[in-house]
Amino acid sequence: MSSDSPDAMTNFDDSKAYAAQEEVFFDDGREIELLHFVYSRPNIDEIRGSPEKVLAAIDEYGRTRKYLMNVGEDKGRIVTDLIKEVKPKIMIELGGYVGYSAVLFGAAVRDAGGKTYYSLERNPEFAAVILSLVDLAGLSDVVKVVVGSSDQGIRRLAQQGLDKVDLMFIDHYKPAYLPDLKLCEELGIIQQGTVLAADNVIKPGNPPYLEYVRSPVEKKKQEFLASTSSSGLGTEDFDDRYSQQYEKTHGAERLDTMIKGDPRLVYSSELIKSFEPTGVPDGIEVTRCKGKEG
Ligand SMILES: C[S@@+](CC[C@H](N)C(=O)[O-])C[C@H]1O[C@@H](n2cnc3c(N)ncnc32)[C@H](O)[C@@H]1O
Repeated sequence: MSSDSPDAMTNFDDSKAYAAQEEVFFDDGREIELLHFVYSRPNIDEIRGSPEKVLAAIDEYGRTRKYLMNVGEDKGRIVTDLIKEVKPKIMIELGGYVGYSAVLFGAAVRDAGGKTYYSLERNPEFAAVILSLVDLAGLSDVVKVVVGSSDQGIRRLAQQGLDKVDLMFIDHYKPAYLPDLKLCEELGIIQQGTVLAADNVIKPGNPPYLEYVRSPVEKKKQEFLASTSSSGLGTEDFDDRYSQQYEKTHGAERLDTMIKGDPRLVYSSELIKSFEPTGVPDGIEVTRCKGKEG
């Protein structure tokens, strides 16, 4: 057990730990290697149609081969508990990677009577891996993969008639959490009852996002009125390791820092501490929209 458990209620089981994160820890061929690994499991016929067994195969790769930047079992449980509580008809995730969260949460949404789990993923190669593993898990009717940058995907879904998101899992480019939340606010898809679950708010952390969802309406209104124009790139609060994380494949990031959101939305927010699949302490910020003031 880890001695520095961040939460007295939980401990990390070291026997389940993923391999440690390396200097280069994704987009180096391991995502395709994972597909070969999964499809060559001796029990592949039992894996077909079973989300649990697909997840077990992905976890086995992460433990015995190479690190994967999945939400993992421990933090995953926080979100599956939320799915049981909220029973979302529509759930969106920002950042799908190889489909671990799409399989875990897509199955939970289906089991809770929900309709669609949209997985928004910018990298088309990763999106292809998600599609393959979602199909293997028998979840193609529920999980829809939306390929492209999250802001474009969110706009497209809204244009196609999506009017409310019941639950949103935010787990993509760290500096994009806040602008994408504000975009959803402006499009009117965050409403009373919407729940947001934002990953990695301890490791690496996300001060601008946390400050916003924890701010009272009055403070957000003042900032809204003061920010007639925006300065900076929106990446100033993040370490280069994270603000430049996807530059190799996607080039320099361009965040829309002009998006102002809807400051009237009332949130109640709490941090739930847990662990990365490697055992490193991390947490998920769970934010509930209580309605609109003024
Ligand atoms: C931490 S991984 C997601 C892990 C996944 N949610 C899971 O737990 O299985 C982050 C993913 O976000 C994607 N991503 C990064 N920036 C994005 C953006 N602006 N729009 C859509 N996807 C993005 C990356 O390509 C990467 O696959």
